[in-house]
Amino acid sequence: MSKPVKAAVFSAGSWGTAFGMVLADAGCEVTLWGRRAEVVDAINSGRTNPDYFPGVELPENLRATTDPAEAAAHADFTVLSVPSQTLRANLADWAPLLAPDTVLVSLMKGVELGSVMRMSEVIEDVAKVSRDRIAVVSGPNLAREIASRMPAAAVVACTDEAVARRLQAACHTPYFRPYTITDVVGCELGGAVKNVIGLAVGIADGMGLGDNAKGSLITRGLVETTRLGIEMGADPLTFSGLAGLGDLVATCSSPLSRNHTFGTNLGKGMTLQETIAVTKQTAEGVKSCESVLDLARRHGVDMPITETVFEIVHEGKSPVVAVKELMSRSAKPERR
Ligand SMILES: NC(=O)c1ccc[n+]([C@@H]2O[C@H](COP(=O)([O-])OP(=O)(O)OC[C@H]3O[C@@H](n4cnc5c(N)ncnc54)[C@H](O)[C@@H]3O)[C@@H](O)[C@H]2O)c1
Ligand SMILES: O=P(O)(O)OC[C@H](O)CO
Repeated sequence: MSKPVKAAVFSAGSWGTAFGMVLADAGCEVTLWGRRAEVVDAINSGRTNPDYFPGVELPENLRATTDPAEAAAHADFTVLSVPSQTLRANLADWAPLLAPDTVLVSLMKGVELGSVMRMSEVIEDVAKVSRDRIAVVSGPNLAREIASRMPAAAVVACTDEAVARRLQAACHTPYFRPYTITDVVGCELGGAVKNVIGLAVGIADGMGLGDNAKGSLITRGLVETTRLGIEMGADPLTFSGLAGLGDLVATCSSPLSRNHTFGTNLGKGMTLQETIAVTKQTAEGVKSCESVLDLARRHGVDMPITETVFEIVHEGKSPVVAVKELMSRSAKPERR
């Protein structure tokens, strides 16, 4: 009999816990690293993560620890699911503990502030592993729905297709259907920019601007994501796939999306501080609107929706003024 695949998941937040369940349901032996002893104890003794999914029973082959060395030991896959802006510091602590041939898997959807690195680039930089040992999982994957074992598809990206196929097999369950892809750049950009567009759609929803505005923002948001992607060497077709359009539609339609909800609160007139105060989990677009805009400027790409979100979130621009400005931009053909 072959040995079960071992996976370490850092950390026991919303997506880390839900993806850990997926791996366990697919037959892996999963160790979840959590920062807080009470969460780890609840997972091990009560088989639930009370902070994120109270009432959801976790599989027996998923256990938790506060010891990163214990989590990392002998892992075939080391899955990283922390806020994008803390990854560098977290991984610097964990890198010496990684199993020698482990594949590092990013679940994160963000771009690092300052360096404008994608998460797989941060992983390569900090853990000093080659690109063919770094994979990305992305797509329309609202953690709460996945934890309820509701059906979803995803993409598993790695420049080495054989590695992507191994990860695909390790996370394929009756409710989670992963496809492989080798366009890591496109997958990561799709995920990071959709959070910014999710904020924009949330703002429009909060203002009561209607479904035509939503459809327009999703479509034009995808256009500007694709424009940046092409400049960065991504395959434009990736953006009409699960990591692009698929994720945008889920995020922009769902009250479960933290980015969408964050934007809705802003659109209803809450201040940034009030909105941050009622947001319990990571809404990546709040910081990534700045790094994505920075990335766009460095590549000479026009991203008017991203720029507008940045101005509303970080410069206090009124959403009403922002909508007027976006609508009065100079007329142009659709495909330019
Ligand atoms: N939640 C989802 O539905 C979902 C789905 C797909 C992708 N993602 C992406 O997954 C990533 C993680 O998001 P999440 O939803 O799990 O967020 P979360 O806020 O639910 O969990 C983040 C986790 O990181 C931990 N954490 C926070 N700051 C830390 C620090 N400084 N050091 C170490 N650990 C720290 C928290 O304790 C928590 O366990 C994000 O990039 C997000 O975009 C989320
Ligand atoms: O809750 P959000 O806005 O971070 O979105 C979660 C996932 O990325 C949806 O695929």
